[in-house]
Amino acid sequence: WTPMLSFLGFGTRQQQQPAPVAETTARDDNKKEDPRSEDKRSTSSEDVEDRRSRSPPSGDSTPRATPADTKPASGAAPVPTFSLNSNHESDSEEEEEDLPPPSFPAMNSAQRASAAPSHPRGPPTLKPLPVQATRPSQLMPPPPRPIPNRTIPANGSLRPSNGPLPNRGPPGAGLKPPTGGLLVPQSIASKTPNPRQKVLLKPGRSPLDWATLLKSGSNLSGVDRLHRVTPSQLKFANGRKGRPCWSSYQGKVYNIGTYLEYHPGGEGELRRAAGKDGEKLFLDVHPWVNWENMLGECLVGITVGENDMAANASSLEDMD
Ligand code: HEM
Repeated sequence: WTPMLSFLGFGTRQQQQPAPVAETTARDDNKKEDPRSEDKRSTSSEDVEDRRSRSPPSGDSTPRATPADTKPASGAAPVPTFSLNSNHESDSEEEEEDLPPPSFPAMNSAQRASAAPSHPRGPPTLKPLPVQATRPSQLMPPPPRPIPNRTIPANGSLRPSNGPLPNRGPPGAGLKPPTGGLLVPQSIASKTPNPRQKVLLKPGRSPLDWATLLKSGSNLSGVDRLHRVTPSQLKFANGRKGRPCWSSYQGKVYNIGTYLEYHPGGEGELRRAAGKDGEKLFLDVHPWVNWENMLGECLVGITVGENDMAANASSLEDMD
């Protein structure tokens, strides 16, 4: 017993006396006296400290061992005995009955010890989670989209106001809003006041329609064979009074009468070249246009001098 009592801290007379705090537990004594077991008791010591901090100062639920002063008959060293305080035990049982059911984490767990243990033992109060807005109605509305610093012109058009529209003239040109609110062209084939002077062609007279007509195999020249055309003959075929409408370009004569309604620049513009050489007029307006491809099927013949009819006859036969 002596080594064991010495191990427990009761080896000296001073230690046999009641400690300044009468209810010092044997476990506390071990903590003070035996540093060898410090590592083993690291967790349990924390539990004791935690329990102390959570226990009310007046009552201690831990069963206490108090030494009983019993002397052996042989005069040997007194051997103290220990007995558990029954009051504490009963108090502990009553306290246990009053306690709420065990909660998670356990009361003596490391998780609870690491948490804030300031409140006494009792049901842990669960803090309500912050309410997160999950429904669209609870979400913060998105920031408003920046409004570009643009002003809409009075005519309501979003196109650039400076300069003409490509191939269409100024906004609203040639269009008159009727009482019904719809915009209709004033005149289908009338000119629009734009620098390019394109006109609105009649339905079925678009460039695509002309291309289709070129491939149709129809006789677009108006003649059954190629002719030598003198200047007088060309001048005569000016398209007026039911006459043919011819024009020459680089020595070749073309029947432009079939192309009049298809000309994007308007019938009137094309007629300016009727009955004469239209090369200069043509090149002044649209040198990028391929006359040969546009009017290839309208070829009438070649131009010859007034006195060269007989001399150029063979060349016309070569053309055929
Ligand atoms: C006889 C042969 C001619 C053919 C095959 C022809 C063909 C064309 C074509 C394809 C266009 C559209 C050009 C484009 O969209 O870029 C055009 C436009 C035009 N043509 Fe001709 N043309 C001819 C003669 C003439 C003549 C002799 C004049 C005037 C005297 C003329 C005046 C115009 C005008 C003013 C335009 C509108 C230009 C523009 O779009 O800005 N054309 N022509």
